[in-house]
Amino acid sequence: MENGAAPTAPAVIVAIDGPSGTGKSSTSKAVAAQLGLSYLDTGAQYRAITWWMVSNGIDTDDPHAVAAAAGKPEIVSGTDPAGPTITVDGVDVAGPIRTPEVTSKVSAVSAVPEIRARITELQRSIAAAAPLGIVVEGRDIGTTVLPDADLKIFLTASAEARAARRSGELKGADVNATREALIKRDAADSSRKTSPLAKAGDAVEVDTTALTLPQVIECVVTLVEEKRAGK
Ligand SMILES: Nc1ncnc2c1ncn2[C@@H]1O[C@H](COP(=O)(O)OP(=O)(O)OP(=O)(O)O)[C@@H](O)[C@H]1O
Ligand SMILES: Nc1ccn([C@H]2C[C@H](O)[C@@H](COP(=O)(O)O)O2)c(=O)n1
Repeated sequence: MENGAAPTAPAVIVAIDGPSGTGKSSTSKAVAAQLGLSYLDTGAQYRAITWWMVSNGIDTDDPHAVAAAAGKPEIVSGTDPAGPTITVDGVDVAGPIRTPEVTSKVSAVSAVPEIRARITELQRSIAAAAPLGIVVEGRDIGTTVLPDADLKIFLTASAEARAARRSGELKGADVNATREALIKRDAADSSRKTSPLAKAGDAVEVDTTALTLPQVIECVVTLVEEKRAGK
């Protein structure tokens, strides 16, 4: 470099998709923190808009009512992987969006095309504004939101492993009931008409069933570094 400054790597866009409980959030946050990138949890955005619908008495089983209200709430995502945030109309909803009620309704709300159009636009603008690049995790990032991402990862794991992980999180939860709920949500997310949960043709699939979280993080960091090195 003429001015003696260290060369800076170009911004890198990483898309991480996969079914529930495969480790997308944990992996994406850690990879982003390790590589100095921003981080976006797109599931939190769909949960936030679902929370707003429920809080405002909108029937989440009525796609017309959901579509009519799609433009009303203002959703803001903070993208620091060390402390991601999510607000709706200025209210911190990080806790309320994880309730069983929101979890049971988010697939129906996120299947409404007007909701997807609004949230997809928001996600693209956040990714474009990330100075050093971003890790974006969700269900349709590699296929629809950021089809030109530099690296696409599709995480998988057996339903048994995912249920065991989730039951460990929700202390005392019944593993079989957790497994059935995960399978039901994945089926709804995979079968909707507009940008369903799917692996992009050019995504690298990583089966995390038998891997520890640190092993998955190391695998993805290596893939990003190889991409940056042009391998
Ligand atoms: N490879 C792994 N081995 C063991 N536990 C893991 C692994 N990856 C993630 N976990 C744990 O599994 C749980 C679910 O992980 P995480 O929330 O990252 O999944 P997710 O794919 O983002 O789920 P969702 O789509 O439902 O938000 C967390 O408690 C996390 O610590
Ligand atoms: N890109 C995305 C991200 C999430 N969703 C929907 C479908 C999920 O069931 C729900 C919650 O996501 P989670 O917090 O479990 O990651 O949000 C989607 O449709 N597209």
